[in-house]
Amino acid sequence: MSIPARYQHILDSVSYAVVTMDLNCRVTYLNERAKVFLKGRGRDHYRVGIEAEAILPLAAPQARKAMQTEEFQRGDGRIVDRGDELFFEITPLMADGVMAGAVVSLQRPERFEELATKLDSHRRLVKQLQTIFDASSDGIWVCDGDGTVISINRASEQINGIRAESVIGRNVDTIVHSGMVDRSVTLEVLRCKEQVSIMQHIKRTDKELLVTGTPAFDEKGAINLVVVNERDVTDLNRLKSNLENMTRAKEKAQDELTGFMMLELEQAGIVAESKAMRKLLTTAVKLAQLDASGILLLGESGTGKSLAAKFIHKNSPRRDKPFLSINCAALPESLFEAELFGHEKGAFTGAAERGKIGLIGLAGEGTLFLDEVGELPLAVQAKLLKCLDEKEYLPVGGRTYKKMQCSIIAATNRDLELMVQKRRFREDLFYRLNTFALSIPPLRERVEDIFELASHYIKVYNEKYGQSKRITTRTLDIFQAYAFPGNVRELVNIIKKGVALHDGEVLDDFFEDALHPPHKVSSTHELSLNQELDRTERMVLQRAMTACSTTRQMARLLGTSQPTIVRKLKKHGFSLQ
Ligand SMILES: Nc1ncnc2c1ncn2[C@@H]1O[C@H](COP(=O)(O)OP(=O)(O)OP(=O)(O)O)[C@@H](O)[C@H]1O
Repeated sequence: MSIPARYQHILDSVSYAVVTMDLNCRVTYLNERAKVFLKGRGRDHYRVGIEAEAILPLAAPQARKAMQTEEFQRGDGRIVDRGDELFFEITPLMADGVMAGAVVSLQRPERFEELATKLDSHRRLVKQLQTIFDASSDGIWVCDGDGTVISINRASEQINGIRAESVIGRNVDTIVHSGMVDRSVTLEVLRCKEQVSIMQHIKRTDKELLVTGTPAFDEKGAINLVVVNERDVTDLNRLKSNLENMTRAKEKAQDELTGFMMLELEQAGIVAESKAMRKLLTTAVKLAQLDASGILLLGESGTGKSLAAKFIHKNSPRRDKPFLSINCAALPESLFEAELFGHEKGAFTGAAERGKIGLIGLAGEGTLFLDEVGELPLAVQAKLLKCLDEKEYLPVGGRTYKKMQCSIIAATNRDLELMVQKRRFREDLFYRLNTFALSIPPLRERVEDIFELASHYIKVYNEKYGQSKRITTRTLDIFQAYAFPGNVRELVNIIKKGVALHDGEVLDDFFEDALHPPHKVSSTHELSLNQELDRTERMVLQRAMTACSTTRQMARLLGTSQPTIVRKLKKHGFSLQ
């Protein structure tokens, strides 16, 4: 059987060598590639009509045998084998449904290997992609550019509670209409031609999904794929709401804690309405419960440092032990050491016969509050530091060291850091005392506290003096406008005076006069400079007396010495109660 010439050029163009034979195994055709192959292998005696075995010693006998089989005669058979250098494939040659011979196609093994390798890596890639597709814990849908589902992965089957077969080949539009999902991100992506994310509720599984659809475009810019990623956020939402519940529970606990603390504060007679004070006292309680050492209370005179120190002691594990307080500004330098550390009998002239236990010893396992610690003499600072470091001290004139067991809380209204810079306070002691600094704001910066303190102390002094005095909002306005240089102490003292001395039941006028004294200057009777100075001095002293209870406090408030204050009070005939 010959091959029509019009097909020969096709067969000559293929990369395979093709040799055909008739039923007697005689060569009927060789394409150009076959001739090149045979020539290259020294078999250039090829020609149509010769025995196929002469040029194809391995393939031809197999073809001869194969043509005897029923399979080949039906046109179904196929033999693939390998010669020395070539792979060959034998298939039946059919003409009008009848076997007319066989076709042997030959190929170099490298070419097969090349194809096989390509096929292999292609298979591996497909397998990898399939594994990734199925292993993803997110659901994945792939749709074509018309919205027809091409595939969905296992996670998506589970999340949606469906079988892949029920959706593959269907359009998402019909899936939405069937009620399987409430909306489709694919339709949105096809409409907007960009990535879209939506929240989806799956009725069947009662799941909340965060669904993102991403379009893929062909070279012409048309969408040819939509890849949809479904993330199950049901658990995430549950976690979120658990977290919110926990936060709410924590806030409630915090409120209860604050409530508990408010009770503590009430019992300690402490008013703390402002956020700043509540925060400060919460920290104070924490430090107290930890029995922390190195608490330094900072704040202007009269802000409540001593009160805070007592509060810390009362909340510490030392609450049942003594709380002792020493005002470092009140003691002469010569007596300070003995007062603090105690002395042995006859340690110095004037020392008690039997000796004396110092405050550190008296405080035992309790708390010693060093008020006005900035006034501590430098010599005593060195000894106190040693005592704090080594937890033992030597009483004045003593030979044996004693154990220090008490905790120290210090307070000051001075700028200790500045004092350190000016070498008036030891740097090492400053750091020793200042591990936890608690700064109490001045009263003028906490208006809420002013109102609360005012009503608290009016109640206290009404009870104490058997009165029923009261104030109106006018007083609150007066208080709010006033700077309270003496802080809470000034407020307490003025209320005490008002309740005790004012005649009327309403105290507004009293406070107005006390805090805004009239500045009357008679025009007919001009005052001399000295008279005017005296008048102002009296006014300043009166106001300081309201704020302070000792001449030392007044001296500090007015920035002068205590003897000057004593002299001036005497000059004006004033006395501090
Ligand atoms: N938050 C408060 N609640 C109730 N009373 C307070 C409060 N703060 C201070 N006080 C009262 O104000 C007065 C002065 O307080 P405290 O002696 O503690 O101040 P301080 O800062 O230690 O003063 P100083 O620096 O002059 O020693 C006291 O009578 C105290 O009870």
